Amino acid sequence: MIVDIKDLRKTYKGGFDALKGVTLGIKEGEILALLGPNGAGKTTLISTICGITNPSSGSVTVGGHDVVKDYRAARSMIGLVPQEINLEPFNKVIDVVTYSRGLFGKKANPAKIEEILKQLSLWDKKDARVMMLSGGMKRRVLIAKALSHEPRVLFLDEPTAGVDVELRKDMWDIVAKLKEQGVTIILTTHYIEEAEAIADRVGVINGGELLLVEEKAALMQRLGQKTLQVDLQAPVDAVPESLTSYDLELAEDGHALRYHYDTTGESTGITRLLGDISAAGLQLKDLQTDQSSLEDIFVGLVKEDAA
Ligand SMILES: Nc1ncnc2c1ncn2[C@@H]1O[C@H](COP(=O)(O)OP(=O)(O)OP(=O)(O)O)[C@@H](O)[C@H]1O
Repeated sequence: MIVDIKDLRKTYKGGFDALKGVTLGIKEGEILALLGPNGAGKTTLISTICGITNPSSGSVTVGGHDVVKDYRAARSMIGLVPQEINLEPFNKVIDVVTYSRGLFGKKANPAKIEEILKQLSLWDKKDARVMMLSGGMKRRVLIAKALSHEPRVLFLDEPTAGVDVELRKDMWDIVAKLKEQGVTIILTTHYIEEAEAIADRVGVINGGELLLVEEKAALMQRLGQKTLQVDLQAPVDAVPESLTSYDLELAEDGHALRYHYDTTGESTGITRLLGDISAAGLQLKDLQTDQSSLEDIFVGLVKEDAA
């Protein structure tokens, strides 16, 4: 595990518990998306891993270095792209990135800086002052700055909050390329489609707790669950005896039957079900299908947690 978080707790001065015992291992080379609503504790978690906020208890190591006891070694392995654009408007792009590398005590390496700027399509803007850049370009500068000391782990806090669709796609491409280079990436987001698009694993955080961490592929399989609703001409009191093997749900005061099936399976069983419904003497009025999405799973989890 390149990042190892054990029972991490953070209580802010006023007594607010922002993290309530988070345990999580992050594998080298993966992209982990942390999904959560506003105030869930995402920024607090990232700040604690990066050694900006001290934990109240628990521990975090990065590359085996404790982020509190061995702060400098741990921090030098981390690149952090903050949520807010915090750049000096009069500085030149190349100076921002070069200076940032120096802050980590790394030897100057103009070729490396050139490579990073080129990778982010910033090379032709290297002498531009930050204030002359568009919002999207400024975000790229933040990434270049975070990469300047060649970190192994990159944190992106809400990288695409408030950006347009095109820039969002650009960001996703940048993240994919960094992954190819072996950088481990942790990003926070409240956009479900962002997690769906780029993550290898998805964690859901709410109220300072990690509610779930799962391979995206496994989550997508859950997304393969669909529901068929069969609306009936006349209501029934119970699911007919002959249909018990389908595990149907009686809905809408007996006016509908609901059948859950897996779209990734070989056969959905729908044709047989409809035949059997008709054989049971029930008349169909209408059919509708409904697919659960990551959004449903997410909303369901967050609701359960609040209850
Ligand atoms: N310095 C602080 N002192 C007291 N409470 C804080 C402090 N910083 C954050 N909080 C509280 O901790 C909770 C978690 O905040 P955090 O910024 O980690 O959430 P988040 O998931 O990153 O949300 P967002 O997406 O809005 O940034 C919030 O309720 C916030 O008000």
